[in-house]
Amino acid sequence: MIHIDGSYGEGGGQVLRTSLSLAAITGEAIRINKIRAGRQKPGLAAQHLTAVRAAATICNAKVTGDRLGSTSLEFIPGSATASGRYTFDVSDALGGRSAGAVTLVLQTILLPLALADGKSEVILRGGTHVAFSPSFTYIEQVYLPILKRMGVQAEVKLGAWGWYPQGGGEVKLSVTGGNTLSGINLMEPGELKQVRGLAVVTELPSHIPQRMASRAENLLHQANLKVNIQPLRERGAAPGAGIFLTAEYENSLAGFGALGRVGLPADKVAEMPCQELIDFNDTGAAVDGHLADQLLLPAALAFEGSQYRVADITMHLSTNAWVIQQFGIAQINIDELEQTVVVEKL
Ligand SMILES: Nc1ncnc2c1ncn2[C@@H]1O[C@H](COP(=O)(O)OP(=O)(O)OP(=O)(O)O)[C@@H](O)[C@H]1O
Repeated sequence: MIHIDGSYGEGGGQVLRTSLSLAAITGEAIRINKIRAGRQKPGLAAQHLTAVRAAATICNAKVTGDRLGSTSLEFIPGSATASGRYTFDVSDALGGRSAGAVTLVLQTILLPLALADGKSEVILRGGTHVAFSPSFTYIEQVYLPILKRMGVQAEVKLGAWGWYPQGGGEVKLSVTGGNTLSGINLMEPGELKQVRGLAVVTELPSHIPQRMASRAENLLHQANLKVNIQPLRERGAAPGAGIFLTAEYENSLAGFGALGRVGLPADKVAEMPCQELIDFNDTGAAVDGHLADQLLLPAALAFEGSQYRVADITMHLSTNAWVIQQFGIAQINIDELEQTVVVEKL
């Protein structure tokens, strides 16, 4: 049994999710203590408990400690990951509506399902565009296209937008299965070809996405970037707003987004991700701060080495590297000076 200290480094939900993915993939039993000890409200929240249940379902794991607020968990896989049709709803864990991020549940089961034989269709319900997690749009526009280059054959469709606090979003994930992962080289981004974007509202007036889109287009034009942002007004379970930008480089993709909230003018919502994108572009890195930690797991599972240059070395990145190394599957070198990550399968 592999023992994981959930308080290590960042001490957040990712320590748990990466451990679950690797337990499902390797068949290793795990015990995690001090789950999310680094957070104000430690233990399993709805999103984490849903990830535990999703991972347990796909590999028939025997689990103890799987309840809200639990700070320790034992997870013993009962079989290899089984492809199939699954539905996971973050609200089930809470016994009421939850906007827990379905994208994080998706990331927990994606690689086990991609490596398993056979097709999978998964419906995920909860929050699709919520703070402190990759948005659905980031998964669709940045994460999956990069993983596709590594051999992961998966697609996502948005069935409904789910914002904080109501949730109620829906994502359909289709995974081909039987994938073999190759390495990736993202040391140089190449030319920035264009910035694509989506300025979206649900159940709010159409001038809001228009204002977000035109403010972002102006700012990015001023920075001499080629930009195309689509304003979009959609139906939804609740009002919500956000802007999501994808920087499309010759050799890479990077994503930046912001969510609207009551009292925050549409122009202001647009400004933050534009500035983040411009700052990122100035670094010359190929991998944004979030993709940096999310790429580690697929890179560690690839039969070839990977290397990439990151905009910044976050605590999430170094913590995730530590978690993966507890399973003895890969050697990960993070060079703080060069801002590079090198991953080699062991
Ligand atoms: N704006 C964003 N775009 C893309 N990815 C993001 C964004 N914000 C956060 N992430 C990613 O979401 C993950 C969050 O991990 P973290 O350990 O903080 O988990 P968490 O489950 O949200 O838990 P916690 O409540 O413990 O913080 C990381 O992989 C991080 O890179």
